[in-house]
Amino acid sequence: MTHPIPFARMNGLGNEILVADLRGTSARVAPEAARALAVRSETHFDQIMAIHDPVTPGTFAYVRIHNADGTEAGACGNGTRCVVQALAAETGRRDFVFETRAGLLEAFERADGLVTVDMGLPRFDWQAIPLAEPFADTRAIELQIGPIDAPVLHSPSVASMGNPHAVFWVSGDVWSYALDRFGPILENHPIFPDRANITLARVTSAGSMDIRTWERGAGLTGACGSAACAAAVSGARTGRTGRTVAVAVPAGGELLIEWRGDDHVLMTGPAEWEWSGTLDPATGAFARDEAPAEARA
Ligand SMILES: N[C@@H](CCC[C@H](N)C(=O)O)C(=O)O
Repeated sequence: MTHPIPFARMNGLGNEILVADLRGTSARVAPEAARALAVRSETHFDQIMAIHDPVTPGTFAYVRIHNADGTEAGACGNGTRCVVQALAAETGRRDFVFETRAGLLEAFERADGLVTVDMGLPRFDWQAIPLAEPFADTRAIELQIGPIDAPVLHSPSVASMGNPHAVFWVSGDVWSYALDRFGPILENHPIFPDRANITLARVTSAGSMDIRTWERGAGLTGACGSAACAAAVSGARTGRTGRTVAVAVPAGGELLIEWRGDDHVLMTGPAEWEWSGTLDPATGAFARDEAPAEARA
């Protein structure tokens, strides 16, 4: 291993996250390193949250978000909670401002250990998502999959949470759809020039919904925080829910999403450390630390 950097394997409600600490170096996680880590069962991940030295004064760190396929994303809600938990344990601080490709993010660890991330403002204009052609109303766009006269999924709400999302409303169980089959087709549909995260959402009350997400660049995941935000704001925008929604995710558990009056979307949920090690950001070669989990308790 040439330039080992510390990392932690964590999860945000089942969203598999590697938090890699590149502060003090000019190195970046190479796409081939990300892909190499993603294919190994021990280090399989949905996103790597790479913590870099801050760029903008007043921010704690610049965070790069790498998908399992080696591409970069502008937002990752579950991963941001993991970063907050790791940095709170290291520094004793509770409040952080991060910079990402999508802008500045504020986040804090609560006294009960849950982490709240201010995911910023949702965008609904077609250019911001982005869509390949104009849609005046993005609460339901013309897009469907399945037979033309009996589509399996149709008319998604679309939104950007710093990354592109399409939310298909379903009345049945979210598990009864072949998202593994439809997900990649919809992710790569020409209407989404930057591809998109694809979510099935079933509203269960004015304040709750179940979701299942096919993540751009990662596939089926146990949870997707930005998708939970996109689904909650789309639920409120289409009159299906109120502005505070408990979103149940596939791995189990819920994210609490609050779309505040000032338009900011707040996401609250847990983060969990699993184990730590070192990795080479150029190749993805890694080694696990010897320390037993109890040593960190
Ligand atoms: N898991 C994330 C979203 C990750 C980014 C996504 N795959 C993309 O490319 O936009 C979350 O918790 O928000």
